[in-house]
Amino acid sequence: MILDFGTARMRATTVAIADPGPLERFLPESGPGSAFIRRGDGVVALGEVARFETDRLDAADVWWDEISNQIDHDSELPGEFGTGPLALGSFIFDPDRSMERSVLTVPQVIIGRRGDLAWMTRLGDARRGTALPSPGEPTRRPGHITQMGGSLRRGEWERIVAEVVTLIRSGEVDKVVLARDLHLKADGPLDLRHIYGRLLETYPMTWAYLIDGLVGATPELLLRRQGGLVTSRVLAGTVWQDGSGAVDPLALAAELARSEKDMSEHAFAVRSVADALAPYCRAMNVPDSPSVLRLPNVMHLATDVTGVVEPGATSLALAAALHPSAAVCGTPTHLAMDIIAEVETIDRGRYAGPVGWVDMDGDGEWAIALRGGQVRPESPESIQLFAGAGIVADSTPSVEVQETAAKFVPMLQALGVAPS
Ligand SMILES: C=C(O[C@@H]1C=C(C(=O)O)C=C[C@H]1O)C(=O)O
Repeated sequence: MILDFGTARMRATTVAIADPGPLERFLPESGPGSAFIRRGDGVVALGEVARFETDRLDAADVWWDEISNQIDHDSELPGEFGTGPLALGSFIFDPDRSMERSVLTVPQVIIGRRGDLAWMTRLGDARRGTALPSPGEPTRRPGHITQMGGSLRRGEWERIVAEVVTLIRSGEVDKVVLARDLHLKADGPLDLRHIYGRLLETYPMTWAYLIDGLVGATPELLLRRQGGLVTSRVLAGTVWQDGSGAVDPLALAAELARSEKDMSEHAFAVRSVADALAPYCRAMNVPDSPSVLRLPNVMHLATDVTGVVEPGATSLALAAALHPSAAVCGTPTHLAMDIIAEVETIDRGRYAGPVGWVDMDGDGEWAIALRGGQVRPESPESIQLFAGAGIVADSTPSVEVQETAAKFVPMLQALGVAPS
């Protein structure tokens, strides 16, 4: 479905503003509001002037190109990365099999910050002037929350992991990322702004996203296109503290860097990103060995792949080329996707799909929607959390369950629930 402006052109105005304070405080309790923030920088988006419901990133790219050509933009900050009219989106992991829908929305008001620069963009209705919108109502912490368990019991999920390990050992496939879910129910509607605020506090180094009921804090950047440069932060290979927190973090990082299993899992992910980006890049830098990214709940092997991108490839086109990477799907891609659809038994919806924004120049940031959960309008008191782990030949099912448990921690903490 396309809702557009018809034949009328749309006006947009961008003004520099004084420090607006924490961006998330502008999120309304009800009505359209989305956010994409890291270390206090990013955007919060209010209202909606257009929405495109497609599951295809390449169709979204064409639609945004048409829509952005209908916008006359007056800006005090021309050429500044991320300023001006944007489309914010969140895309389905596997559009061929999901019952859920992707979303791409053009907000009416955007408040943004990058370093010392802060701005507001307003679309349409120039009479509203340059006054900032009022902050949203105070957030509500959830009342009592009941953990309803996952769609599969842990033992059942372990059996699926074991089956996939057998397939991998037989040489049919190299790597498959398997996910499981957890359902939680509060005694009243959840205030996603509260969950979002907690994630921003505890996981400032991640990209925290909130869009159409999907909320989370992901450490993985599918890509940033800024001017002629593209960067992708590839993560794969994970260690975590056991409950006691007794292991020295440096020893844990060293264990990860020495682990052949994690290194091979990581190599598949880096290769898939480098191969997908290569046709769009004039020059690329793919580091030979990963670094270790430390988060409060887990550590990952991380590689930042960078490239000089050919003109014309927008951030949405690049996201279309990169998704699904081996970090969230597997290798070879199509085979891994089929195996996931066959054995996983949950609908991932927008979990593990691209989430982010694109501007009128095609620049943008698209993260991978991990470490998050989905609230649906028909049951605003329920949330479904997702977490996955890369399975390779020497994976151990019980250890993969622990890895997914460690990945649920940020959302459980944000909900005020003790991890089980
Ligand atoms: C699939 C997830 O994470 C991905 C899988 C990882 C792994 O298997 O080591 C690490 C980071 C992510 O690329 C998730 O968080 O749900």
